Amino acid sequence: MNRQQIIEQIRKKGTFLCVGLDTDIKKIPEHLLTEEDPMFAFNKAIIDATAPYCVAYKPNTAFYESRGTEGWQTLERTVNYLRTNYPDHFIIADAKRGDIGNTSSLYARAFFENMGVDAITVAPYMGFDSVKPFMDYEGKWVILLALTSNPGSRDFQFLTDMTGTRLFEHVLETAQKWGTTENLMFVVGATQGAMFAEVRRVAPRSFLLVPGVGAQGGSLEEVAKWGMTPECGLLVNSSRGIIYASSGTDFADAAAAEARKLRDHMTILLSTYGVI
Ligand SMILES: O=C(O)c1cc(=O)[nH]c(=O)n1[C@@H]1O[C@H](COP(=O)(O)O)[C@@H](O)[C@H]1O
Repeated sequence: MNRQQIIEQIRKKGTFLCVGLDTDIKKIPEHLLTEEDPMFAFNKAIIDATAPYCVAYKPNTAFYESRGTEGWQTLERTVNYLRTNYPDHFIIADAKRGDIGNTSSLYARAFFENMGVDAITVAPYMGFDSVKPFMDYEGKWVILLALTSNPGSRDFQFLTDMTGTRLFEHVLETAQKWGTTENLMFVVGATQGAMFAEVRRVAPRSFLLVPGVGAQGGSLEEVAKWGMTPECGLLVNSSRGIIYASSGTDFADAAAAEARKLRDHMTILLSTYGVI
């Protein structure tokens, strides 16, 4: 999916929501445990219920990898289900990869050729040759960690050099020389609030993947105020806040209600800031 297609979907549906498929076997409703693949049954129901309210899905691979072969198959099944039934939704593998060049190129093959996702999250700290192999795939996206949502983001990402430039600003600035706004996005946590203004100073047009609303307490209002561009430029993720809205048999309806609530808020923000 290219940049223009993402923007078109956002405008058409009035939403920039990404639903996080952080599917934890210990948290899914009990009645699904008798299914042949309970995690897939859960994902399928969540996807069918939330698809009208979002433009993207982000399975976090840890939840699947922790289940061994079975989990990896569930992940592949989920991506295939999305590809076949919801071809207009953007699929992000949240895998946070990155290694020396020849290793990164195999990670890229695993996720882009074999699994067929649109994008993968990548850690920037090993530099150009660790990121570049992911950018060699036409039509695919790298989503580079810039300013993360967690408390530990303060440990390194805010360190300054002699000119006062912070590490996350270096990441934003340097990585834009490696890729373009057509194949490179950045992760900026919703919990970073007004820091979005600083991010936009360095990366005015880049799409940002924004996790941290919902369970981590980030404010959608603040993110839009400081981070939204005339083309939106945001994909805001919520995982637990949507998929675990209920642990009963009504889990899919409850997830749909949470996603709809976010969509309604997003439509207002898109209109307030002149995107639609
Ligand atoms: O790359 C990410 O998606 C990510 C980066 C970040 O800074 N913070 C962050 O929470 N995430 C991911 O976004 C999701 C957030 O989930 P919830 O807090 O349940 O909405 C998880 O899959 C995290 O791994």
